[in-house]
Amino acid sequence: MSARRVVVFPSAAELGPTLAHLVASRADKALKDRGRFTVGLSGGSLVSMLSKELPALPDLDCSRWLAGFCDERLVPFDDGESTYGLYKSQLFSKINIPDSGVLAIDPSLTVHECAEDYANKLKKAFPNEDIPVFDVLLLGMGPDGHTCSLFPDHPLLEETQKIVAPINNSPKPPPQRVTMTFPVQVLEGGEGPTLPAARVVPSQGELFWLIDEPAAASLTVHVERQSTAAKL
Ligand SMILES: O=C(O)[C@H](O)[C@@H](O)[C@H](O)[C@H](O)COP(=O)(O)O
Repeated sequence: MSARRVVVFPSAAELGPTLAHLVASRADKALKDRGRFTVGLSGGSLVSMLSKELPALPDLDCSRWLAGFCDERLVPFDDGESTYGLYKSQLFSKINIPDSGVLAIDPSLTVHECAEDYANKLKKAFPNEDIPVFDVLLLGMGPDGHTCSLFPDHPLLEETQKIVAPINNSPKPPPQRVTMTFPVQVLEGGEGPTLPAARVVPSQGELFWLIDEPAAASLTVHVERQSTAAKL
């Protein structure tokens, strides 16, 4: 099982630069080791955080990056709810990632066809791997403990075969999405089943929880506190 570090920041303002440095340092290593860097992107507030912090890094070369989406809403790319659309306008336009380096869904398909099509795109991008192994997966956690589009008490939590699954009834709008499942990915919960975000346990590599003080307020597990941006 991977090592887990819980790092607490006063606010997102200090968390953002550390996240960007973390991504850039793992990208440097992947480019040296394997000639490409693969990253899974989530939506939500991560879009604005990465769009602010990554372009601010000096000498960031994304020309050999491959970005996939940990989940995506089944809406047209010009819809304000499209995670791809938001990243395209806010981040991809500011870094030198090639169009071929971004694995987007086909929003013209039905949600089931879209999930299957996206899984095939991932399999083609990660040849010889039954399950795509990204260098970095950037996952958010919603207020209900969901991550990707894996929501509490949803049957999708038990999916063990598909690497990408469709969801028609997302409690977080919009309702139709495709999502990476656990085979491709929370700290302390209350009673009852473990929340989806806490069920992300990488089989290899590192697991970082980067959180701000309000989110850490009731934690009793060991945490590291960073008052300013840090290099992890
Ligand atoms: O498409 C999405 O909605 C995201 O991929 C989702 O999984 C997000 O990471 C969480 O909802 C946290 O979102 P916030 O960071 O906005 O709380």
